[in-house]
Amino acid sequence: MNEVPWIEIIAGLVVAASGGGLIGWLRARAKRSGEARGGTDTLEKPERDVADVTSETEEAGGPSSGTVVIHEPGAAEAEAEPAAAEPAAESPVVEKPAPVAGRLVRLRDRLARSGSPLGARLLEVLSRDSLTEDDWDELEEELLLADIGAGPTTELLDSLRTRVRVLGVRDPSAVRELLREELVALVGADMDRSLHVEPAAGEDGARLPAVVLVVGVNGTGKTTTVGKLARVLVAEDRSVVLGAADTFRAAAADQLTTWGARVGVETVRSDKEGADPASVAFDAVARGRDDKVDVVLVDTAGRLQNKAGLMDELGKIVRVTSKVAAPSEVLLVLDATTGQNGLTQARVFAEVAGVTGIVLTKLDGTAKGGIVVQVQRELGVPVKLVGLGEGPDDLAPFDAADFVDGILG
Ligand SMILES: Nc1nc2c(ncn2[C@@H]2O[C@H](COP(=O)(O)OP(=O)(O)OP(=O)(O)O)[C@@H](O)[C@H]2O)c(=O)[nH]1
Repeated sequence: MNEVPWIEIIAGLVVAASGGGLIGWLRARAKRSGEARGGTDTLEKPERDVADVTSETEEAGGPSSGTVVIHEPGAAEAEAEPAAAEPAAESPVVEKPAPVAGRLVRLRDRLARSGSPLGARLLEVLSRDSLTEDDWDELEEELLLADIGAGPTTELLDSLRTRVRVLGVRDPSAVRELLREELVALVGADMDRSLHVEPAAGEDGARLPAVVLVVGVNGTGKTTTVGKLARVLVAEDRSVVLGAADTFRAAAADQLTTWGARVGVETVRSDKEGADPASVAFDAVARGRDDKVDVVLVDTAGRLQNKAGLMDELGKIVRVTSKVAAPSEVLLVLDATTGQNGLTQARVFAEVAGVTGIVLTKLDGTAKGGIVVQVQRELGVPVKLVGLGEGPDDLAPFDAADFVDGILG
């Protein structure tokens, strides 16, 4: 046991007497001493019933509840890779994420690998000598097969037809340019796709972190996206805390901890499987506030059987975290390879969670880039990020013109 300096005991008693509370002082001291030792910062809270914990958190808006373990990067790495673990004394190697600008350029290569890109097929038809009705039908079919959706397909073809006729364009490069302009307009060149991740000032003037909730059906790539997004933010010199509120799948918290550890980012998680997600989310946001970080990214579970359950869980996460800082972004993760099916599920999430942006994952696994257009139309929110592969830096900010250049090849 450490020796307690007398001066600190006297100071502690003074704090206790002045209303700070002895327990608070002891906790603060224990925390400081843990930090000084450089050990894992584990906040053990008394085990209580999850329902008690949550209602208390909600009512009080005060200190967090449940057993929440904060995994500091070094500890997480040692856990994730026991066989390859370095001697404990060595500090973990923190990776430097790749720069964010220009990542979407990789799309062209990725799409080329997943089949003939939409743009190439369209251009093949458009470069025929004289365009017959059959050719226009073929274009329509290609666009529909690419998941652009019926309405946008008709719009694009009507406009393109008129311009080709009026301008009398036959030169393939001029036709390509017209098609490019039409596609960029359809994808939405002037939508606000910026991520709102600026810290804000609370009512008392205190600095509050931006809170980003990541929601969506399981298996779409939520946890991976949170990990990749943490790297994007770190690459932009922002400080980040992760919240593992997907308490349904135990491995999700481990997965997230490993992602965070690789770039020196802490993960707040529960050591109880099936713990209350709202409680973990609250703790993560409170930790972000206390540590004055810029952004708290919260991973959530998607395995909910019905709309009422989903509404309850996500609604509660939003309510509870808002007691510290309201989410500035709710990102819906969608798997681009699931097409229409994914959209049906996405609509439910969009209805219940107040989605502010879409992350379209696995765009590298489909030649159907048209889903971007349909998703935005159906849900009325912009695609802000796209997943281009399983690599740690395969997440790119979305840009309409770069995207169209990618699919036109
Ligand atoms: N090719 C490709 N694979 C991806 C992309 N994003 C995620 N994945 C893969 O998709 C799989 C599922 O990802 P997770 O992040 O575990 O999905 P989740 O939505 O968190 O799943 P649950 O935790 O079960 O809800 C993993 O194998 C990821 O590597 C992407 O952009 N491209």
